[in-house]
Amino acid sequence: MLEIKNLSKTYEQKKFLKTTRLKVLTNINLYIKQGEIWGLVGESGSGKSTLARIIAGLEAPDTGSIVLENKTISFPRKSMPHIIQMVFQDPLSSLNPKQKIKNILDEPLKLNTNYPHKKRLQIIKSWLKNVNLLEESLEKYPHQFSGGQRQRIALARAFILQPKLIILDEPVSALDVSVQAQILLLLKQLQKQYKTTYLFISHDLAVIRYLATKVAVIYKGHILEQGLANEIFSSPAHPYTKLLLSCAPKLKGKISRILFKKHTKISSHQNICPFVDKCPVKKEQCLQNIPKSIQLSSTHSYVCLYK
Ligand SMILES: Nc1ncnc2c1ncn2[C@@H]1O[C@H](COP(=O)(O)OP(=O)(O)OP(=O)(O)O)[C@@H](O)[C@H]1O
Repeated sequence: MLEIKNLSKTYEQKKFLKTTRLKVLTNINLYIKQGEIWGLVGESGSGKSTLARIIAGLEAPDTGSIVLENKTISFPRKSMPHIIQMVFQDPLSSLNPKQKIKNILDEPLKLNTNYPHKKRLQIIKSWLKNVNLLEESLEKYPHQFSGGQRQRIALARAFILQPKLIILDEPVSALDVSVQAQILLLLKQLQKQYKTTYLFISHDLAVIRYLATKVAVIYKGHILEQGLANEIFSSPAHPYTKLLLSCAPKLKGKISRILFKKHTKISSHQNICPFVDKCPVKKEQCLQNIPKSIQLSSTHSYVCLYK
């Protein structure tokens, strides 16, 4: 669905009276198929966000081409909201603080569909539900939510037109570990349901490892290595990837998901932790972290605190 060929980008940087040129991306080649989850990993300043902005059409490359849905993109280009959406690290700055959530979510529908108000409201309500927010959120403003809830709103807005590709630029970096886990789970569930292609950008290998099926490692604007996530994580070929992996902290928590029926006691739960085969912690031990009695009406996510 997306092919990036020999893409390069240079910025001019002014320091005092001197202008220098900084090559941020060099000969980037990537081929992303529909439904894949790509993780783009690299340290700060390696060019990840620049690449994301170019793919999203917010900036033009110097050279190279992008083929999207079999069409070569020319720059500057109009936004393609039905095809590409982007989610940023800080939802507070990407959500209009003066608009209620109902207007924030209505905007893409109003601008890009001919749906009448009633149908748009129906879609908005269903997306609030999909991201596990209450209907009363409609009348609230972004500042009335927590960071995690705001990122859920940003996700609902990104998904509302059901785009083919969502670029997620460090979407969980600003969140607490437990909230990170909930958002990652949600991303996984939504991807499974809607078969959306993800380009997930992060400097955090643990996060990439959890979500991505394919990985590209970027360093100083060069893609050093790319391929299946499992293969890259188990036998990295490039010395830089080896170094990244050896320096990476182990998963801070194992991301797990427990399903509870309303008012059930812990003993009657059904554990579907995605790490159940790999987790070094025995199931019984792992469950010690969960409150003895939970009264929930729906799915509850938690992070196992064992390291
Ligand atoms: N508009 C710009 N003008 C000049 N230089 C820029 C501009 N945008 C980014 N840069 C520089 O390009 C380099 C790559 O930046 P970029 O934001 O793409 O990296 P990144 O890997 O996303 O980093 P981070 O993880 O810290 O966000 C950095 O040295 C940055 O200072």
